[in-house]
Amino acid sequence: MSVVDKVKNMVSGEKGRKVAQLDSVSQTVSKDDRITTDFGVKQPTADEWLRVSRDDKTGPMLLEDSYARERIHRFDHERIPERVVHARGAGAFGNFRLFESAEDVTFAPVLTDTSRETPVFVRFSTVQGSRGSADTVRDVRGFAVKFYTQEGNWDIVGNNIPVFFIQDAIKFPDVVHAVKPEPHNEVPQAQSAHNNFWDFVYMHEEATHMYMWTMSDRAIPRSYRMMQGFGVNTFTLINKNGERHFVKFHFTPELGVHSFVWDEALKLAGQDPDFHRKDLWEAIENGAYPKWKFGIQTIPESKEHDFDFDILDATKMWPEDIIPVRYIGELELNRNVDEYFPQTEQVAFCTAHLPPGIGVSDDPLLQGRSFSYFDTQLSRLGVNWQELPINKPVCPVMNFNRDGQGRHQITKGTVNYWPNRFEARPPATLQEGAYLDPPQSVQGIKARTKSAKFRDHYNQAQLFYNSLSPPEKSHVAAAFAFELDHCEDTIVYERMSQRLADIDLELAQNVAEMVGGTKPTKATRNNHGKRAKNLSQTEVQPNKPTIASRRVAIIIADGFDKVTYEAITTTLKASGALPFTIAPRRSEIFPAGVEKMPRNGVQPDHHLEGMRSTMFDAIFVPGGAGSLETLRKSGRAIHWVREAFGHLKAIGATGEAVQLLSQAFALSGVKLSNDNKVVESYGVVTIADVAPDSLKGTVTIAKEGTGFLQKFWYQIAQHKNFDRESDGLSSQVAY
Ligand code: HEM
Repeated sequence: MSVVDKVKNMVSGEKGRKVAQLDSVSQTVSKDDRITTDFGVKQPTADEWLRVSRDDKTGPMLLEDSYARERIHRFDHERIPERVVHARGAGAFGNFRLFESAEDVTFAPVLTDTSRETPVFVRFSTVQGSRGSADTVRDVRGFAVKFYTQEGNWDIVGNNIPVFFIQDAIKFPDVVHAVKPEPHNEVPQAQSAHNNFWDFVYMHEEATHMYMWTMSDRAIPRSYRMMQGFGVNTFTLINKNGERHFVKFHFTPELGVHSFVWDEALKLAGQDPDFHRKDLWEAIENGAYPKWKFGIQTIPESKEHDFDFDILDATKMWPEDIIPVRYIGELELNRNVDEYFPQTEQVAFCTAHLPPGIGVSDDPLLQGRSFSYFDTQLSRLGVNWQELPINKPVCPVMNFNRDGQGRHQITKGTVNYWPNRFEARPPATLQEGAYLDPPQSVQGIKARTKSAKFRDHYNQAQLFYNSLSPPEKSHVAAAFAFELDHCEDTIVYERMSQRLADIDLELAQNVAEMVGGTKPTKATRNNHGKRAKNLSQTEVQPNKPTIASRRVAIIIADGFDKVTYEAITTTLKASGALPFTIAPRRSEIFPAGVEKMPRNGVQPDHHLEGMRSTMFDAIFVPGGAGSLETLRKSGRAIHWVREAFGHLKAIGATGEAVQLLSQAFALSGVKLSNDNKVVESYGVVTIADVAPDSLKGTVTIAKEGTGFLQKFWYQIAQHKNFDRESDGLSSQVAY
């Protein structure tokens, strides 16, 4: 799309239309405004309730003060029920662009018209916790996308994990009750690490595949921007010849999939419970707009039964080796919300919101969901929630639905029914864009049962586990060990230890040993040994390594080496990363060789106590004898370095600062530079003698890079150095 077309689209296209619609109900607070009642009457004070009083006595307040009563009354009713699940979330606006038409499988213009830019609103969420819980807990993440298409709203209400705990919507209350805080004491918050959850999933075998995913690194994402989105359920697409395909929707992040290590996630939950929310906000404010490729996996209707799993079963994914993802579009988030409550909180998604050309399938989980969302939104938002600006389509809404609490729309005329003598608002024809339910023959017996393939719960659980990299497998074992350690009931951890032998014997033995269960001696089910593509997140990585939007802490103290500091800061910014200067105090820090006079130094962004290493992706320490002297005597500074090492982050140091690293983790296995050669060892990049040209030149991020910057940037782009963990180095450091 040309720049001119882009501008036109901003103003009058679909994208501009949603912005204009929201702007028409927005206001900006200004000092020219004067405070009024809800009914527009200006008020002389917002501080004093009308009362009977004298200078020497404060008397009773008067009920007559309707303005004061209005203020308290409005405040008393500010809260609405939080979502029963996915209560904690963060949202942003953006747009969806199609680069390849999918007209062979659908006639939905949002998936066929490559000239369109469709405005979207996306809400990411955790599932278990309440609205005020922490972002970084072990949990599934919601990934809900509302496309405001010209043919009506389309919602993909997905997750960052492609499968689910249950096959049939009737079980949803049970799985949610089991995972939420226990009913007697409302403990624990936002965690599956308790008796009830593990008791339930043991008894309910269809959850097996899903809990293997939630025990993996997928459930502790580094950022909403670095996770995949999956529609999970099976939908259908219909083309203009009336042919149907089954479809799964995918969003794949441009930055690749990255996660925390568990200790980091645990600490962040206390140190910065809003970490993900802030990360999304900060990236968008800095112009580092998060992007995802949008893809579809399709299966023609005639091939529905060609697979060894049921393609309508939400506890199964469609292996990409046999059903490749076809990437046809791109989702970008580029605008933060103006106000959280009317936008992120009041947005209401529903799996039944589908434009013509896209349909549901007989997936028994999907069919239940399509009832549940409408229903729950009635108690959360009231009957006219579809009129709230964030939920309103950009195309006209014309029907005979009327009245109800909070109705905004005023429809003129005498007619509120169809058919009517004026032939007003008749149903649309297909040519006019009516929704198409293609005729399908349905047969069977009426019974509470599903097809036989729904009864297999282990093949894909093994497939997932087999496909993980060795570090990912060890994280799964550690996650089970943590979770089951929190279950006090012997029967719960004992049974779960045995159940894992149905998936992998070694995993079961390791977990049993850690949690005090009986160590199984033989596998209770044969492992088929198969693996599949892109289940390990190490395979879902960008084509070219990047450090864009990575937070890098640069630690300095008085007497630091300014030349190196400036070279690193400037080059990080040029590469799209976000450098933050951290020092023992937030007032000015002076480099070596300058007088300690105001404005001779640099103003740090934070001090060492205010932020922790957990909030950054990498750390760098420039040299300077004075700086080293201070930092090496600071337990907190040493802890920063140790913790970054323990959390497998890239660490860079130059000049005297190399000595700080050897003091912090004193490990013979990690090689450090002691001359003018750049040394990279386990993601630690050092150079002891910095020459004027050591930190110059353009940085191409590649494994074979030789200079300090090239090597350090490459390590940051890797996100974590897992060799440090597998070779037993990180576990030797106290952090
Ligand atoms: C494939 C499995 C499922 C996925 C991927 C999924 C995804 C989501 C997401 C992303 C949200 C948050 C929407 C938002 O940001 O506002 C959500 C909320 C919710 N989900 Fe699901 N869900 C699944 C299964 C179910 C089932 C089976 C039910 C019930 C039968 C259900 C009921 C709900 C309810 C009641 C909410 C709260 C909605 C609101 O208050 O607006 N979900 N789900």
